Amino acid sequence: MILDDLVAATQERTEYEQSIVSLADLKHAVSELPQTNPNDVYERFRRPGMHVIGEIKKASPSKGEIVDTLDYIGIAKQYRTADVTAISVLTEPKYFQGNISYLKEINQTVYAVTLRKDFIINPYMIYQAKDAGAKIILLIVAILSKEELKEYFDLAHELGLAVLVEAHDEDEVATALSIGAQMIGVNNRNLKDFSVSFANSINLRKKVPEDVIFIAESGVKTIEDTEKLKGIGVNGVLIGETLMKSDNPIDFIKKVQGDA
Ligand SMILES: O=P(O)(O)OC[C@@H](O)[C@@H](O)c1c[nH]c2ccccc12
Repeated sequence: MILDDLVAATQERTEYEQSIVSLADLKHAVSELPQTNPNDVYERFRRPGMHVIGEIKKASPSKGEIVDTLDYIGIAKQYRTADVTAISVLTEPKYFQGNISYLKEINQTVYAVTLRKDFIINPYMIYQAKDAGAKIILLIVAILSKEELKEYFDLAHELGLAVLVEAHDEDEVATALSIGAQMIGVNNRNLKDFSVSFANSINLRKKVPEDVIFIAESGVKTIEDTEKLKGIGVNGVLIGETLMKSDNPIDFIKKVQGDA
């Protein structure tokens, strides 16, 4: 199964990375960074309207290569111009051709709230996210025990990072809520067969209290899609491929936000 491969590859990668920069050194670097407050991020997403998280990714396991070359700075600037609520940057190298250096460089060049999109399975990766300047991390319920999920969620908050907790079904939503998640992302893509169905968001929206931010992830192709999601009360959408392939991502984002 793809998720197992991703976790195994991530484990191997972070072991290697820790042999280059130790956790102690990384913690030290992070301790010198300015403090941030995760509530600032949550508040942004609680503002009325349809929020867009624009994603930057070169490839994915379901689609293969999405773009030939990844002008991540140029794309980040466009997303910024469109006033996205956050920019999601894939940092997983093997299957998504991402890199944590893209995240870091974007944060040094473009004033934006960024999310580290990866398969976070240890504290080291959370410190890395902070070090790279991210304000949000993704935690995927399906790849963590409940104890790990809680531990990493609390660590992120301690470091001033907000958390988008990804859940795929009712049980995972219940787990996310039980650890106190304030922002839940429901993936419309089934990670077993890659099929996309908005039914997942539609069904699960009802299971998430109004005051918990609800983000619909994956498979958004058209304004009709986002209107439909808006109709069921989602607070935001996370869009990758469609924006990466769009000739005019700014215009598309504006339309989703309802500003154009
Ligand atoms: O490109 P799409 O279909 O718009 O999907 C974006 C995003 O939801 C997807 O990349 C994603 C959702 N959850 C993830 C977890 C890990 C990596 C990637 C993802």
